[in-house]
Amino acid sequence: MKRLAILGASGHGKVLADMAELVGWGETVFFDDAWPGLEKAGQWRVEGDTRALTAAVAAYDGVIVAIGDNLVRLDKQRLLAESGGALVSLIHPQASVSRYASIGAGSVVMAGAVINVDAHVGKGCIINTGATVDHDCELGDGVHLSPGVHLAGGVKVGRASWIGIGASVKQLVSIGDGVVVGAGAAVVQNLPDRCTALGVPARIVGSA
Ligand SMILES: CC(=O)SCCNC(=O)CCNC(=O)[C@H](O)C(C)(C)COP(=O)(O)OP(=O)(O)OC[C@H]1O[C@@H](n2cnc3c(N)ncnc32)[C@H](O)[C@@H]1OP(=O)(O)O
Repeated sequence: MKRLAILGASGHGKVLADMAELVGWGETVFFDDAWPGLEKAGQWRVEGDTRALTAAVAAYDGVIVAIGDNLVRLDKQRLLAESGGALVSLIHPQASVSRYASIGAGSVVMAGAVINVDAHVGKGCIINTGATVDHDCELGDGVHLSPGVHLAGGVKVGRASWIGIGASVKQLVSIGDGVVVGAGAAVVQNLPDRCTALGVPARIVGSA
């Protein structure tokens, strides 16, 4: 039986565990730094913290990180890889992914998402429920596209950027690293690194 370990017993983690069952993982267990206080996530057991997982990583056929914070997710993913963990990606059977697209290790593609031809998704990304990534898009590592985000063709999204629920991005627009795009925004111009942009059309309201 194939065993999957998920680091991060969050709501997002439960979505991944549910999806893992659908795609044939026989057993899924969680690890979370809130253990031993936290013993369960929905239907699934929490068996230890990050340290316990790095020590036991060889016992799992696959590992994946389910932490919403993009930089923390990338950091934990690096730690698991350095510990010898077999990072996997998860793609929901009702997602549509072009055979000419690529999805990096540790990335997840939720139900109803579409990834079109020649799109490239980095490592540790979240392509959330019903999000679409059109042809020739390039997503850096650790990007999160929230539910219902739409990227038109040739959009670039930099490392660890977060695009909020329902936002859309015009074709060929380039979004920098560490950017936050608010829920419902329409991005029609390039955005520099580490800014926050809100509204329709999206305007920069701050920088980190
Ligand atoms: C499966 C899942 O659940 S995945 C997660 C999906 N969730 C999302 O996508 C959420 C995206 N997050 C947002 O849009 C957030 O509002 C953020 C990150 C842009 C800002 O969050 P915060 O920094 O906490 O801002 P806060 O809520 O304090 O609002 C600050 C101001 O910005 C305004 N504001 C916040 N978000 C938006 C937005 N998306 N568009 C326009 N204005 C906004 C608020 O109304 C407020 O205005 P005010 O100062 O005039 O009252």
